Amino acid sequence: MDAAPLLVKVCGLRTEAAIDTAVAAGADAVGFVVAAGSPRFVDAATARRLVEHTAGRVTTVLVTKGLTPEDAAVAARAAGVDVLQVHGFDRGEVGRASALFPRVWRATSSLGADDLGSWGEELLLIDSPRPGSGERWDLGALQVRRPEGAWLLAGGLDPTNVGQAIAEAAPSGVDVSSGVESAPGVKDHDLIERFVAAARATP
Ligand SMILES: O=C(O)c1ccccc1N[C@@H]1O[C@H](COP(=O)(O)O)[C@@H](O)[C@H]1O
Repeated sequence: MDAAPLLVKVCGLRTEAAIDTAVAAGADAVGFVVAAGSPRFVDAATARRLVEHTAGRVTTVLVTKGLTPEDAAVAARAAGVDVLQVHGFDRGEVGRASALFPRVWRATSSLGADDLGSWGEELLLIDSPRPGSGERWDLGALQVRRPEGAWLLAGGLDPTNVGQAIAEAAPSGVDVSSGVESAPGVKDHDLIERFVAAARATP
């Protein structure tokens, strides 16, 4: 049986043009960050407008941090996204979010056995301890202990290192934000194209 194709997500998009570039390059998912203090922050109206611009061409993800599960679900519904991505939630909070929104992706930087199990989310995102920082981290622990289900790798990926990271960690997909930027919050379209191509080129 063929393995599932690699999922490629480009996160922190703030303009229609960046969405079009990611879609044309072949990204499967795009993310919009509503976490306060992020250089990629978009307000609720902008998130909604950007989701509408995708017009179903790609999976849309609302990236949240510091919200309650209830507020995160409300924000996801208001934006009209397909997926709610949650950072920093404990098991109970993931359960509450999943009861309120049909597709939840849980982000964690902890690689303990419990953290890598399923908490009822659709997909696990393994990220660096400071999401969106571009910080790389030691993937070695993933050689020892693997997530139970489908999972995305994030944290310091860019066009030059994504192939090696996929080869080493064998994730179900990859997620990038700062590695395709010319400055914090400013996407570089050439880097987006190069990132998706490099990820897709990895056997
Ligand atoms: O991008 C942010 O600013 C952000 C803020 C709060 C939570 C998550 C955030 N981004 C996530 O970080 C990774 C990508 O990180 P990197 O910049 O490529 O190292 C991705 O999961 C984003 O959704």
